[in-house]
Amino acid sequence: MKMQLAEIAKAINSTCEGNEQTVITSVVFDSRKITAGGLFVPLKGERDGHDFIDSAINNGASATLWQKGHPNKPNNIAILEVEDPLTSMQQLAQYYLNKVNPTVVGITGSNGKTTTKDMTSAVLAKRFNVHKTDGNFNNEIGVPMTILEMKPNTEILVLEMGMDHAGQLHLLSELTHPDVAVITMIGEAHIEFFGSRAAIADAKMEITDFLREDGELIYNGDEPLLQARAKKINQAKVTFGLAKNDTVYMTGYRSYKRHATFTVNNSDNQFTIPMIGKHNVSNALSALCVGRYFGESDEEIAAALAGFTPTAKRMEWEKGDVGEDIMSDVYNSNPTAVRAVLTSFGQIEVPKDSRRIAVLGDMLELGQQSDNLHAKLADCLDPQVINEVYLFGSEMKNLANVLKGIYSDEHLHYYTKDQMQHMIADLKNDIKPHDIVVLKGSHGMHLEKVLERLR
Ligand SMILES: CC(=O)N[C@H]1[C@@H](OP(=O)(O)OP(=O)(O)OC[C@H]2O[C@@H](n3ccc(=O)[nH]c3=O)[C@H](O)[C@@H]2O)O[C@H](CO)[C@@H](O)[C@@H]1O[C@H](C)C(=O)N[C@@H](C)C(=O)N[C@H](CCC(=O)N[C@@H](CCCCN)C(=O)O)C(=O)O
Ligand SMILES: Nc1ncnc2c1ncn2[C@@H]1O[C@H](COP(=O)(O)OP(=O)(O)OP(=O)(O)O)[C@@H](O)[C@H]1O
Ligand SMILES: C[C@@H](N)C(=O)N[C@H](C)C(=O)O
Repeated sequence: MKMQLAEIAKAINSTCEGNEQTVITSVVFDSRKITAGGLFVPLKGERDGHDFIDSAINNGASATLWQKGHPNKPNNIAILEVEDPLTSMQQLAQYYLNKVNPTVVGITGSNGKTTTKDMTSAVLAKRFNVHKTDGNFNNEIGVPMTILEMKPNTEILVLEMGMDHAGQLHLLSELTHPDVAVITMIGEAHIEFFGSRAAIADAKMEITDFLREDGELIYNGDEPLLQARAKKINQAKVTFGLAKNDTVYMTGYRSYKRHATFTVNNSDNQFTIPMIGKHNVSNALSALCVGRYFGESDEEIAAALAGFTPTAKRMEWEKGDVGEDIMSDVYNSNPTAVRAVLTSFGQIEVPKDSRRIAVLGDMLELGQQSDNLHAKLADCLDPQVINEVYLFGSEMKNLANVLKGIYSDEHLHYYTKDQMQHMIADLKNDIKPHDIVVLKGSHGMHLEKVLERLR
């Protein structure tokens, strides 16, 4: 972005105290990352961003937003006073979005948002100037930041949109007015704050609240909760999935260790993705639908999917220190995602006498259903397929109790959250060079620390 402070002040209904011809080239909420040309946005987290204004100035910030009435207002930097810096950053993002005016693709869903966003932008980049969400900066801070980082020549903006409470996607939809909205699937992520999958589906549909009249909703047609709700909107609809009544459905699938191939109805192409699992094929199908919406050929889409780069920590292969292969899936966890990962992990061929080892950390934010949802994971753990199970965290005790009837003591290992070091030591003793290991747990369980020690 490149805007004078005068233009920014007008966009957010503020006045500029300082040189309004100052040119702003970036908007930054972390004083440690700001450079010359940066507009500092003081946000409230654990601490208050206003307290870091001196650091922002020292690092070269050219101007700052400032909450009206907040004490210690600096006098050595241009200031735009506002009621709430976060709301003003969102307003500025909306203004800049209207100015650049790209076509907007919004992607949500309980799982698969980041992967679908990466696949979709790779597909669209075949023909267009695309700007996409970095990592999973998908919330009320991340979405406006993404918009403000877009280049002026952006033709298509691919935005990941996340939520953990009702109303959040309504805000993001209003902010961005998507031309295309994608819902990857409905699972149980963050169900603690919704109560039911139906309530999650209602909240995911908020992405269509400001979907343009001539826009399109692309959604997982295998999910009855979405089918029922999609009927209520007037915009064009396309479904993807595994069932024959979907607009685009998978007709063939083969899984290898590091990639999978698939075919779809009404296409002669064979598609390849550098990831495994039918859930990732489902993500690829939604990217295919978006590519076709923009007029891309299946050949172009196939070439893009084969070469796309997934974001780190999503079924990412790492090498362990005795030579074992480790699938790192440590960014988040919830029941549908664990099932998807264990199913595809269980299909990977291992040499004779080698084992598949699963290390599972607690799935967080499942609320009252947590005990039951952890216990029910037993139905996707078969000792003939997943040979060793390491469970980590208080919630996983529920699964350990059920697995006692299925796994013998020597193959079932349980650790409380304060026993991570103990678990790492046991894993290091146990793992052999040709074993394969999967690590999956919620972000808050920090299984990345286990990965660091095994690597
Ligand atoms: C309010 C805020 O500024 N918090 C950011 C802040 O944390 P803290 O609360 O610890 O901040 P802290 O208390 O230390 O400081 C307060 C403020 O002072 C700033 N500060 C601090 C120290 C300093 O020297 N200088 C300075 O300027 C700091 O940047 C912050 O703005 O500093 C971290 C490191 O810089 C960022 O990681 C946080 O970013 C949050 C997570 C975010 O929401 N970030 C956006 C960009 C985002 O999209 N993040 C995604 C996660 C999105 C997510 O959780 N999505 C959910 C769904 C959506 C949930 C909606 N609530 C999902 O996918 O499931 C990500 O990090 O990967
Ligand atoms: N379509 C899907 N169905 C079920 N599980 C999935 C699907 N896609 C991805 N997953 C699982 O979710 C994990 C995270 O994938 P991804 O980052 O794409 O999801 P996300 O919704 O963006 O989550 P986050 O916003 O927390 O990054 C994957 O590693 C995999 O375990
Ligand atoms: C980290 C956040 N994006 C998230 O996905 N949280 C859930 C609870 C998880 O880590 O599993």
